[in-house]
Amino acid sequence: MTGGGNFLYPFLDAEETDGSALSADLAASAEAKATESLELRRTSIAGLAAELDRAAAAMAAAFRAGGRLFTFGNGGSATDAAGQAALFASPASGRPLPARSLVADTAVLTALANDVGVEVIFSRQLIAHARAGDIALGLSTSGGSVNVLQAFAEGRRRGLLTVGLAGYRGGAMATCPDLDHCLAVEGQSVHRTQEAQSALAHALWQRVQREFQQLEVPA
Ligand SMILES: O=C(CO)[C@@H](O)[C@H](O)[C@H](O)[C@H](O)COP(=O)(O)O
Repeated sequence: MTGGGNFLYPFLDAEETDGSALSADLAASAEAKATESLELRRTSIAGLAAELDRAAAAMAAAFRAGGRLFTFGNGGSATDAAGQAALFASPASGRPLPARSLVADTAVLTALANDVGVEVIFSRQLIAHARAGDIALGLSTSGGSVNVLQAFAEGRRRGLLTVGLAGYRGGAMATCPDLDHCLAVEGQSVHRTQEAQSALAHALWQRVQREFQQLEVPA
C-alpha cells in the first residue's frame, strides 16, 4: 500500500512492517479458538443432552397448549435471543411456532432503561405481553445479568415455563430458584460461551421440532 497506511483498518498498519509475523500469529490464534470452540460445543451438546431433551419436551408441551416464546439477553446474547425467536417463528422448514424477542424494540428498551432502569427492560415486557403457559428463554454468558434474572423471576410469578442458557457453569443462574431448566456450559470465555450457546439453542429448536413431528398423525 502506498502513503497514509491502511485507512480502513489503521490498527493493522503493523502488518505493513511485519506482515508475515502478524498473519502467522492471527492464524494460530484463530485456529486455537476454532478448536476450543468446537470442543466446547461438542462437550456442551453431549453433556447437556438429557436436560436439552427435558427442556424441549416442556417447551413443546407449552406450545401445544397455546403458549408463546419470549427470548431475551444482553449484547451478543441479545443477538442470539433475536435469532432464536426468528428460528422458532419462521424456520425455513419445520413448524412455525409463536415466538418473539424482547430485544428488538428500541423505543421500548430505551424508555424502560431511561425511565425505570436497565434491570426491568425484559421483566416489564413480560408483564405487558406474557401470560401463564408462555415460555421465557433467557441467555446470559455470565449467568448473572440482573435484567435476565429479574425476567425469570417475573416469568415464574406469572406462571411461565422458564429456560436459561448460561456460561461459566451457570453463574447465578445455576442456582436460580426461578428457572425450570438451566443449560449451563463450562465456558470461561464470553465468546466461546456465545458460540456454544448458539449450538445449544439450535439443538433445543431441533428437539422441539422433533417433538411436533412425533405427534403428527400419518395420513
Ligand atoms: O461479548 C459481547 C459481544 O460478543 C458483549 O456484547 C456481551 O454480550 C455483553 O457484555 C453483555 O452485556 C454480557 O452479558 P451476559 O452475557 O453476561 O448476560
